[in-house]
Amino acid sequence: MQLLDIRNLTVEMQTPQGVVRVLDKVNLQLSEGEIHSIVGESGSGKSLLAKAIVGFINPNWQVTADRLWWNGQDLLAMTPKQRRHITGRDMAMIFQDPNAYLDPNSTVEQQIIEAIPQGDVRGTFMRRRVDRKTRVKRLLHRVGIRDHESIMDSYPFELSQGIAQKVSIAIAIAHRPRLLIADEPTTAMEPSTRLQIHRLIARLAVSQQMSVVLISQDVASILPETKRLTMLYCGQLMETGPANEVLSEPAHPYTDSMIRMSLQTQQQLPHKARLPTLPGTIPTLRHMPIGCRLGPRCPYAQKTCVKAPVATHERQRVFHCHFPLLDTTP
Ligand SMILES: Nc1ncnc2c1ncn2[C@@H]1O[C@H](COP(=O)(O)OP(=O)(O)OP(=O)(O)O)[C@@H](O)[C@H]1O
Repeated sequence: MQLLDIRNLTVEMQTPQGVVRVLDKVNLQLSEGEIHSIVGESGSGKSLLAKAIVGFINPNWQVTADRLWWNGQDLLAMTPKQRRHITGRDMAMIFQDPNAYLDPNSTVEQQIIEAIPQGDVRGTFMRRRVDRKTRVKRLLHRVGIRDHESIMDSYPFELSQGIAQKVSIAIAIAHRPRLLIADEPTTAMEPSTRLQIHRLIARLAVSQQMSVVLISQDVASILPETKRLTMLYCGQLMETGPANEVLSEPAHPYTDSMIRMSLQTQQQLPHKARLPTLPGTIPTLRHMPIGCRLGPRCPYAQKTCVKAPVATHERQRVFHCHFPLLDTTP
């Protein structure tokens, strides 16, 4: 059984210009302990997908799905209270800017203590106090912070970005979640810090037996341990499959262009050279193309692309494209 099983998830919001589908029939399957990366440019719906999983979608928006199951339970059939219970117990999220998430007025120790489930500490008042402190130290060690004494007494503004992200990870794993959603956790970090945070998340996934959904704008910033990769564009799923296959042999022109862009931006580009992006710009919510939303920017698009392509299944891969780059003839 899949830990998370999402089929045809659609999120619609009301705008002055009418209803807009910000997520359009998106699928996602996640097994226990698996690392799944979701990649797409800004506005592709990655954060909305994460919010739909944890149940933090604006109540005025319409969320529908053929299936939104967590560990075999239908999340959409639950009351808000039941949903909050599941999210609070089993899921955790970390974000791009840890300082926006951490409380500026509390020390690291106070914030981690708050995240430790009450039932984990028992005994007399003094016993509980000592036990909590020990658990805070243990959590800090688990996220690779050795200098726990000084960090515990620090306020978020006194921490470097990398340490602050490690603290937010310590808070996230304090209740031993089964799923960690990391929403662009290393954007704007130096390469060495980024590597440390990536290694930490991958290590915790194994040691805590925790599944990870990692969100990134760039295929170069996904974890090397990523098992499955999903490419989103303007709320539509372009392609999903085993990460090594998708990256070595992309089926969708969007994946192909994102890989090329990432490879070229890592190379030294000549002064004033144009970035190798897709032509055109990402459409606004008010002007979503019909059919395949990549159509106006896709070098392979033809008239047929105004109709949404059906899913093509190739072994463990699924892609939505009328003109895939993979040879699908039997
Ligand atoms: N609260 C909101 N009100 C109006 N539109 C929203 C809101 N939240 C998201 N959207 C729109 O929904 C679409 C998807 O947003 P989302 O934040 O999921 O994108 P994203 O892929 O995470 O982008 P980024 O990488 O820039 O964070 C965007 O067009 C965005 O403008």
